[in-house]
Amino acid sequence: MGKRAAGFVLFRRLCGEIQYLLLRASYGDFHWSAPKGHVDPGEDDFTTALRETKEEAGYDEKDLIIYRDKPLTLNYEVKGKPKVVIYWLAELRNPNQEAVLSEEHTELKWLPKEAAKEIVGFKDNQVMLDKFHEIILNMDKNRTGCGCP
Ligand SMILES: Nc1ncnc2c1ncn2[C@@H]1O[C@H](COP(=O)(O)OP(=O)(O)OP(=O)(O)OP(=O)(O)OP(=O)(O)OC[C@H]2O[C@@H](n3cnc4c(N)ncnc43)[C@H](O)[C@@H]2O)[C@@H](O)[C@H]1O
Repeated sequence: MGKRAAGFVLFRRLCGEIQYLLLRASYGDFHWSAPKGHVDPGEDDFTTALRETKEEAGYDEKDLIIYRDKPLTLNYEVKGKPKVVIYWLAELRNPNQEAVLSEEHTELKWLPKEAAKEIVGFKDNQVMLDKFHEIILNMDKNRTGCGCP
């Protein structure tokens, strides 16, 4: 059976810029990804996303504005086995709140969309960032009324 993981594409707004949190793995190919991790037996995906985000970045549910109705899923292979990763979009309430890393990562970056896409590398992850970014811009438009006839 394949692996299942869940996490958050976490963003903050700093000086008018939307920035995404990426963490650098301390193992393997030292890849960059949003906070996420393996779904434990009996655990639901959303609980996993919260737990892993606390473990890997130090943020609690109360630190986040979570957009629970629009998760996106990535499907890829790791060592020949299928892996599914479910991501929810979430905004950090206090953009100055520092992340706290675990041993699983050595570095973190808050990056604007294009730089974030570059560092994650994988096409499906880049498409996901574009989709989440579009969702944020649409929510902003609806909130301010910009774009209304
Ligand atoms: N490889 C490893 N070696 C040693 N210890 C490890 C380890 N992986 C996890 N651990 C340790 O295991 C423990 C449990 O961790 P835990 O976080 O609970 O479980 P996990 O399933 O290992 O967590 P992740 O899903 O975050 O793991 P990952 O970074 O390997 O997954 P990803 O899919 O990004 O990445 C997996 C691979 O897929 C690649 N990849 C990522 N995204 C894509 C994509 N979109 N398309 C294709 N390939 C991709 C990555 O480059 C990478 O090569 C921790 O202590 C952790 O340190």
